[in-house]
Amino acid sequence: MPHEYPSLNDFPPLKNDLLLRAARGEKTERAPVWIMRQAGRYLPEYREVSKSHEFFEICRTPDLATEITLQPIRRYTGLLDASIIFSDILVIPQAMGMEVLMNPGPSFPDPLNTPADVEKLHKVVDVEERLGYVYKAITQTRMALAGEVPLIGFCGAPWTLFLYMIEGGGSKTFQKVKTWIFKYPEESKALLLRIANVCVDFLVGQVKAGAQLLQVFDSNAGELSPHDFDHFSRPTLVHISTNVRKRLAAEKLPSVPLTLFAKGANYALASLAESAGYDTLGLDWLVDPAEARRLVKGKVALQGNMDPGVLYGGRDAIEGTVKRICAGFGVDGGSQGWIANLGHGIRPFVDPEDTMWFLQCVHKYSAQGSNA
Ligand SMILES: Cc1c2[nH]c(c1CCC(=O)O)Cc1[nH]c(c(CCC(=O)O)c1C)Cc1[nH]c(c(CCC(=O)O)c1C)Cc1[nH]c(c(C)c1CCC(=O)O)C2
Repeated sequence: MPHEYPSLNDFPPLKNDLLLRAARGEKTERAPVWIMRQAGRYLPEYREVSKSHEFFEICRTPDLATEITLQPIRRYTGLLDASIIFSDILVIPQAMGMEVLMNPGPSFPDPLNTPADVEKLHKVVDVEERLGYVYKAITQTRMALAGEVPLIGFCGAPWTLFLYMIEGGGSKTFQKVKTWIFKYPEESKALLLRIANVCVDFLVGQVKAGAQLLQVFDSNAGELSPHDFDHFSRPTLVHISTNVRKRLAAEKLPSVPLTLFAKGANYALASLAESAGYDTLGLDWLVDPAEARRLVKGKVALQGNMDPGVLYGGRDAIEGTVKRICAGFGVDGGSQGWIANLGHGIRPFVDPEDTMWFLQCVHKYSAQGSNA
């Protein structure tokens, strides 16, 4: 489904640019805040839509994806500083020719068992043809947002996608993917690069369609040792940032900020800040904010990092944690280069009122300073 791209001037002007300013490391009057998986199962209005539509059907139907992207923006009017397009990282393996089901976690009926199985993937991936529905949802959502907040586009990182394509779903031992990288390192690197090239096309297409910031999710980075991260993930992450920036410049598209969320790879924070080519690094909750700031030396902005589990602890726990995190990120009558978020996606069964309280606490404590 080829997509008709708008002229970027057709979009309504942006009224709230806190996210984009913080992502570039600038001072903001308070920290912008959004929540990974902010449109999801903790929201009754999302569960209502999922009763009559299967997960990937929603992803592939731009009207439904737009509607769900807007649900948290409507519910938390004036409290969220970003929207993120409703989709999934696993649309890339689908575009490469793999079947992916969601029941309720992801499962691949026919995963890549050995390097010979790579033959089953499409030789050439026409991303616009296969994922044009995401572009359409982005363009529509950008219009529907009317400039209230910026729209984030995203993709999965090659390592995390490779892991799913080989394991065929979640895993405890990662036996299959570890067999690949340690028994077939060259074939692994070749496939990782192939995935990275699809990521580049997909991210550039999302900017063309209207995405205003891009986030790469390397949710399984923590399964690799620092050494193996440097061999199997980092080069593909650098490939993506370098080539996306090149293509955006060559195609005269906006030079949107890039965020990398490499969950569990806090061992690599200093070197990622130094030379991975991202404007912002997302943090999980296993690293202390002050320590993260010390490691990145102001070279990148930071995003995160409240333990999503704190949302189960009620209002006092949330308020106390937000105050502490604001102090850790150096808030003092405003903040600099910090985007408040959780350290991973929000979980099911969180009370949406507690989520609202989290957003309100960030507004309050990141504006006035944590000693107030
Ligand atoms: C690893 C990963 C996936 N998908 C994603 C990641 C990276 C981020 C992370 O680490 O959490 C990214 C993702 N998935 C989804 C979004 C939408 C945008 C948002 O609101 O953040 C985003 C950005 C929707 C979704 N993706 C999924 C749901 C739940 C589907 C449902 O039951 O309706 C949603 C709202 C399903 C999904 N999709 C995936 C898993 C493992 C699962 C099942 C487990 C789970 O639900 O957490 C793969």
